[in-house]
Amino acid sequence: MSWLVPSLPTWARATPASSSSIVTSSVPQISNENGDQDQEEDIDAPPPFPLLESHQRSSAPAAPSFSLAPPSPPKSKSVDEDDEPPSDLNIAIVDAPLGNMQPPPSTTKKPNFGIQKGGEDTSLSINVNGNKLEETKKEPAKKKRAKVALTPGHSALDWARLTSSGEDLRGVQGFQRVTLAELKEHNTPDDAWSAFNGMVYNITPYLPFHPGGEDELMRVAGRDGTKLFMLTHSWVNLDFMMKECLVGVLVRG
Ligand code: HEM
Repeated sequence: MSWLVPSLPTWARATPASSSSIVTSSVPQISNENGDQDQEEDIDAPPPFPLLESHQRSSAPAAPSFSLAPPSPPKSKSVDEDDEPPSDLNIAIVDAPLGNMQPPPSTTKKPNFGIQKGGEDTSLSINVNGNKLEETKKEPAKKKRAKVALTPGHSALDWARLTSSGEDLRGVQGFQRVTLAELKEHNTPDDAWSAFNGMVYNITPYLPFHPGGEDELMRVAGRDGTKLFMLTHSWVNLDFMMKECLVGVLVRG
């Protein structure tokens, strides 16, 4: 069914300007170039995970569409027709509403107007009635995951080995009652504590193992990290992963 797409006259095709306007949707910007500024505004602003610019989030305006009439059935050639210049356009562009127009004659195979086979991010799709051809722009999936490359020997499995090795990962004797003021003092990579769900953990040993990176984890050093943790990955079983790093309980005072 190549008679439909490639032979559209230039005036009937969307111009590059108009097609780009399709995708220039106003996706709300959650973060700006300068991450520090965001941090100042909200220290619990989660990292860009999940994707900010997913296709679902974009609220692109409806793409301009134009209608195509069904191809005219093959006619028996007359002498006059032989003299006509060959038309490379076997379709009729219809301005008027389709109204009661019949659907196109059935084809043995359903036409597939998707001209995208990887690479290109534009595709054509046909609506249910088969009367309207719409150009849609698919935004390429932008992956903005903040997973970092961990140094060798710091995989999840390595962390599991370390926590079951019996090595002291708490750095304190006994179960502590930790005040907010005390928690605040432990805010350096060598001595970092953080509170999650009312429990205080020594996060220093976990820093090089954290899939999100040391910097992200250090954002909650010396303070309550529950909100940021839950916003980022509530599915992570912190209690289990960090049980050997448990320092004590967070208390008021
Ligand atoms: C002790 C507390 C934490 C533990 C045990 C922990 C653990 C983990 C684990 C297991 C993953 C991998 C998750 C997955 O692949 O599905 C992960 C990823 C990540 N974590 Fe944490 N995390 C902690 C705290 C934080 C905090 C406070 C932040 C702050 C922003 C953070 C940011 C991230 C990020 C950005 C990723 C990468 C997500 C991705 O793209 O896959 N984590 N963390």
